[in-house]
Amino acid sequence: MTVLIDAQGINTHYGESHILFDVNLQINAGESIGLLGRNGMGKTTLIRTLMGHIRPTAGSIKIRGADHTRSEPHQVARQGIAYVPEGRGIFPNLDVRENLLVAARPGVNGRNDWTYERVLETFPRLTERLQHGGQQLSGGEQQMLAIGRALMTNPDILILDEATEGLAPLIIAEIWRIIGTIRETGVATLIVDRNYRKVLANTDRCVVLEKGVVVEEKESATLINQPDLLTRYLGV
Ligand SMILES: Nc1ncnc2c1ncn2[C@@H]1O[C@H](COP(=O)(O)OP(=O)(O)OP(=O)(O)O)[C@@H](O)[C@H]1O
Repeated sequence: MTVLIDAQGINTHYGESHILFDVNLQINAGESIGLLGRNGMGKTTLIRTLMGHIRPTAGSIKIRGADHTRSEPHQVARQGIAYVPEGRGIFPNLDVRENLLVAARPGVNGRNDWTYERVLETFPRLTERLQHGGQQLSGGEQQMLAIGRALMTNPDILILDEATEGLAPLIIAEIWRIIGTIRETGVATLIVDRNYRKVLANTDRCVVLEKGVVVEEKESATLINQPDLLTRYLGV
C-alpha cells in the first residue's frame, strides 16, 4: 500500500505555546482517517502543520516518501493534498462556474478524474446556481462549492475541517452523502467534525488527540464499540 502522508514526531508551537507533542500520523492512499478530540486539542493545528501553513519545530513530514517538512502550502497542494479549511475559502466575487474552473488542474501523475461535469453531477445543487456569485450562496452551498473546488484539483487526499459546521440538518446530510461518494472514488480523506458518530461511520481509522498528544489510534469500527474511550476523550 502506498503511504501518502507520513508525519513523524511532529511538534508545533504558536510562539511560546507548545501545541502538538510528538504526533505521528500516517495516511495511506485511498484511506479515510478521522481526527477526533475536544475543542482546542490541536486538530486544526495538525492539519495546518501538514499543509505547510505552520512549520513544525521538530519532526518530519513526507508525502509519497519525499520530504515536505519545510514546504510552503502551495507546494504541498501541488502534491495532491486538498484542504477545505474551516470557514471555507471560495472567491466571493466569482460565480460558481468560475470558482470551479479557476481551480481546475490535473492531479499528480496527470490524473483527471474530476472534471467540471463530474463535480456538478456530484453537487446537483450547484448546477442550479452556476451564475450566482460566491457571496450570494447559502452557507451550505458555499461549503459544497469549497469541496467542489478542492475536487477540481484532482487530489489524492481531501482534508475537511468542520465541513458541516453551522449548516442546516438537510444540508449536513447532503455533505455526508457527498463525503461518502468521494470516498468510494478512492480519494483519501482526513475528516474533522464535531459529530463523532458520523466521523466513525465514514472513516476506516480514527486518531484521537488530547492536548496535542495522540492518545488513541484505532479502526473506526472498533472505536465505535468503545463508549468508555469516547466518553473519556470526547466527553460524550
Ligand atoms: N493562531 C494561534 N495562536 C496561538 N494559539 C493558537 C492559535 N490557533 C490555535 N491556538 C491554540 O492552539 C490550541 C489548539 O487549537 P486547534 O484549533 O488546533 O484545536 P482544535 O482541536 O482544532 O479545536 P477546535 O475544534 O476548537 O478548532 C488551542 O489551545 C488554541 O487556543
